Amino acid sequence: MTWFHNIPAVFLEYQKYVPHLWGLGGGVLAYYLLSGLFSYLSILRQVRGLPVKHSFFPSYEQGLRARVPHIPYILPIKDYYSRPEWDRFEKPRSDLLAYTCATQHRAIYWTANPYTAQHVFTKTSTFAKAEFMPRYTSSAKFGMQIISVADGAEHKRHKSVVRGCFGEEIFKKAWEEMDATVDLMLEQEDMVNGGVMKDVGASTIKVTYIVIGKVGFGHTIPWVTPRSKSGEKMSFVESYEIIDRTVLYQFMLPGWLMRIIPTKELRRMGQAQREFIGYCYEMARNKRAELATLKEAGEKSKPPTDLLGAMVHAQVVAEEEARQSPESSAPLVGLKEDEVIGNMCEAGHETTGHTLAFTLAQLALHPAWQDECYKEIKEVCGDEAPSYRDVHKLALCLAVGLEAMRLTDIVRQLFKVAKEDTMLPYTTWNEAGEVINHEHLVKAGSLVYVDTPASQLNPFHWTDANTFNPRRHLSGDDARASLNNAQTPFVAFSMGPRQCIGRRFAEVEMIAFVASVLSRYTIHPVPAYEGESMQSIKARMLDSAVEDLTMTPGLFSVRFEKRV
Ligand code: HEM
Repeated sequence: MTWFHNIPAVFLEYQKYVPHLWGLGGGVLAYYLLSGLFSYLSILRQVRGLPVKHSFFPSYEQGLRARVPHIPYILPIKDYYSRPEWDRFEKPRSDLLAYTCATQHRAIYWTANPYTAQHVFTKTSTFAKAEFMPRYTSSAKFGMQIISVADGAEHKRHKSVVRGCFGEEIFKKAWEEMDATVDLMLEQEDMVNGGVMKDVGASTIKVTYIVIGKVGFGHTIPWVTPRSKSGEKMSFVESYEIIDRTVLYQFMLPGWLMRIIPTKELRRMGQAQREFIGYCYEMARNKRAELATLKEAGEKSKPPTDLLGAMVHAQVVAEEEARQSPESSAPLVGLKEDEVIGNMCEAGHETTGHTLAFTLAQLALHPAWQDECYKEIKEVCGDEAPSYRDVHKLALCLAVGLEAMRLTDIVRQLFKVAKEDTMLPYTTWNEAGEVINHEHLVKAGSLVYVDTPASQLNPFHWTDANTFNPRRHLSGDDARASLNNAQTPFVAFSMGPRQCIGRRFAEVEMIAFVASVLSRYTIHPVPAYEGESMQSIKARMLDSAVEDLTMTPGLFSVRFEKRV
């Protein structure tokens, strides 16, 4: 007699429990539905008084919302996303909107007021990072890293190391690499004596990718990536290039799925992920061994000029300190090996690459600002080529990049969660444009979403908000000081303790790029056909941008003309 001969008897034995199981299941379902209903009714009460949009599923993560269709009330994508971004706030005449979502047990608020944004970013006793959002959980896939950790001790631990990596040596190196990479770009795209940059977005992302390859990992990345054959090991450069190109899939798909789904592209993505992580560990261990050898020989190590080296160095120092005072009860400082790798994978270049593309577009559309920048470059550098020694003086070269970012925001959405009940300031206005200030009670646990592009186009806080005017970012001669005095809180890099830690790095890259290009060339739009209007050219250059993980330029060209 085998076990399955007993099945009918066992089945009959348990059949008497089936009605109880149905009852239990029904009870759990009823409880779930009723608690969901009560929670939803409570959220409806919380958002009373504000313009409200309703949906069934959440779909406000930008990588996702650009890819799914608009289904009213179920997935109302157009309610979450509009271009121009200020439109969604303009129509209901309020810079605070509320969203309810049947599958989220919390109220969701979207602000486009730069001062409210500043309040939310900086009042850390009341608002915390919403680290449970998919963007943060998925980007910790390669190892926990600074952008994904919760506020508090863990963030401080990551920040103490990562911040230490961004020193003068690194900024100088970033400038030099950017300068060299602009030359490489001109050569590879056959533009040394002037010419057309056919796909601006593709070229500028390659530029920042090459710079971070060198400054981040110490690797020289060629303009054209060498390809391995199927079955061969990939080079670091190839694995990094594939990770970079497919980053959204890399974050979203589990590694095992990439291995078992038999499409060539997915398998290559999976292979790239495994080999890239392997290379990172190998490089980190080599750096560590290098430091140990120097220590044994009694030699002092030079300050590292790449981010990976700087992070490993910080890790070794922290371990040394822990060894010297093992009884110390201080929380762990320094980073673990997998965290070093995670943080390296976060080293941003896509954001800066896209910013450079939008900067070139704006410069091509506004030749007068090119002249102003050229004047500044001449005044600061004379007949010498711009170099890192000029970085603090080329304020306008930076301001054109920031203004391009203000008009086409790159990161686009930042979430905070309310830790306690609090009042959120907002404004409404009437048809005549008269503004009324209000406050709305936001309950603990609510999600507050700062709509950075709309905040930067808010016409009540930015004069002539849609006009390209770099000077609004300046109030003195020193670029760094003047930026803190911008007309209105500039939120593109976030603010407060979780603001972009790579901001200065990105700014140095922007200044070096703009100065290197404009000191030698003028930039011009390229019409798609004879007689194309400036309005149509502008739409192709700027309005064709699409939301992906970050705001990504559409296909457009610019012409470089060599200055004589
Ligand atoms: C134009 C270029 C850039 C823009 C617009 C930008 C924007 C931002 C924003 C808005 C945040 C806050 C994210 C959040 O709270 O969810 C952020 C954080 C961060 N950025 Fe950037 N970023 C840029 C370039 C860079 C670069 C070049 C690096 C590194 C090399 C970098 C590294 C980081 C890191 C590590 C954080 C996390 C900081 C923390 O949580 O303490 N960023 N960035």
